[in-house]
Amino acid sequence: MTVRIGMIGPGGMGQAHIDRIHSVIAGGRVVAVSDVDEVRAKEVAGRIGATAHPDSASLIGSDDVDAVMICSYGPAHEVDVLAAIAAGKPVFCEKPLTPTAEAALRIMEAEQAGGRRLVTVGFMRRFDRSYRQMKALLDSGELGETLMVHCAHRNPTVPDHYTWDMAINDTAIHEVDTMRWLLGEEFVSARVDKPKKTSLRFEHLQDPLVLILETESGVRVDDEIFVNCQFGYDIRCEAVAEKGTVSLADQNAIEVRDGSGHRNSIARDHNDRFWGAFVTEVQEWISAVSRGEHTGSTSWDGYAAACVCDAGVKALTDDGVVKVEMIAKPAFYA
Ligand SMILES: NC(=O)c1ccc[n+]([C@@H]2O[C@H](COP(=O)([O-])OP(=O)(O)OC[C@H]3O[C@@H](n4cnc5c(N)ncnc54)[C@H](O)[C@@H]3O)[C@@H](O)[C@H]2O)c1
Ligand SMILES: O[C@H]1[C@H](O)[C@@H](O)[C@H](O)[C@@H](O)[C@H]1O
Repeated sequence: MTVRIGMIGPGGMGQAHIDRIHSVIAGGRVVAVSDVDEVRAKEVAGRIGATAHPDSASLIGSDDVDAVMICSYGPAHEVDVLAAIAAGKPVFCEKPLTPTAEAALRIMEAEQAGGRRLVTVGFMRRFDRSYRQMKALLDSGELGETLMVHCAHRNPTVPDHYTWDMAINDTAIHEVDTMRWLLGEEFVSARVDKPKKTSLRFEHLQDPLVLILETESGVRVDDEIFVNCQFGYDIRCEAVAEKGTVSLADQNAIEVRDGSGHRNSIARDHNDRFWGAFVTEVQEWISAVSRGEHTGSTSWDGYAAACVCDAGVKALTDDGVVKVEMIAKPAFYA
């Protein structure tokens, strides 16, 4: 069976997903697209031989669409995820599920009322080979208990529409989810350190910043967020355990030695750095949909990450340590 996918918001991320679905991923085809930018929807639809819908409601309700992918921007996700749940269709929603926990809670409630897990959140780092190897080693217990994790998330630059809170709920959310998964526990508090700001980008951003999180068992995670670092898409992670440390290695495939020296390349963006993770993530989702199963991060993961980000955003405006507020995990997501 070919899963017929409706794509909402085929911008940068959406078109990258379309390209991999149509080139290297098996079992799926994007047959419908919609976008608030109708010109873009028509252009993408024409290029891939899909139907352009005037709005997301028409796409989600179409009998030609088996499953929905949402790649619009964060604040627009909730309404379309709820519509997909109401239509009983599996939905892959790019991160963040929603920019606030309150909105994610509404999604969880609707999904539970429907009685079936339909929502997968696009937290692709869980599918990255190097993070998976790091998790396998930590889970083996060989290094003892994990005590601290040092992360860095650097982007060359961000667009004009990137708002101050996105440093937490759009960027740091990757580490929030990956660390919940890596450590297998929830965060209980957040704090933000605000170093000297870069002069090379927008005044309204606190850039860089360091988000400091603590888990239930006391593991301390620090996450440097520097979204205008100029030089590349640089993702770092080092876990410090009782008997050793494990870090992500440099991700480049080749090294060059010549008259100018010894060097390797630095990834430019998420597609470059996490290409393999995206392919595995979307392939597993399409395969699961065709079997009538759920895979990947759940609405609970989207909600839990949003709760931590809400605390992080509050810590960015009010100084000090902010408690993470979270409901108990419903049995539906156990
Ligand atoms: N996993 C990752 O590493 C990763 C990387 C980039 C983006 N993302 C996520 O993907 C999503 C899209 O990001 P992007 O970089 O592709 O942005 P983008 O601006 O390139 O594309 C967004 C598209 O959505 C459309 N859109 C906006 N509101 C809409 C609405 N209400 N209904 C339909 N279409 C709408 C826009 O017109 C645009 O075509 C965001 O949620 C972002 O956080 C994830
Ligand atoms: O939406 C993007 C995307 O999630 C990238 O992976 C991240 O590095 C950026 O900071 C964020 O703005």
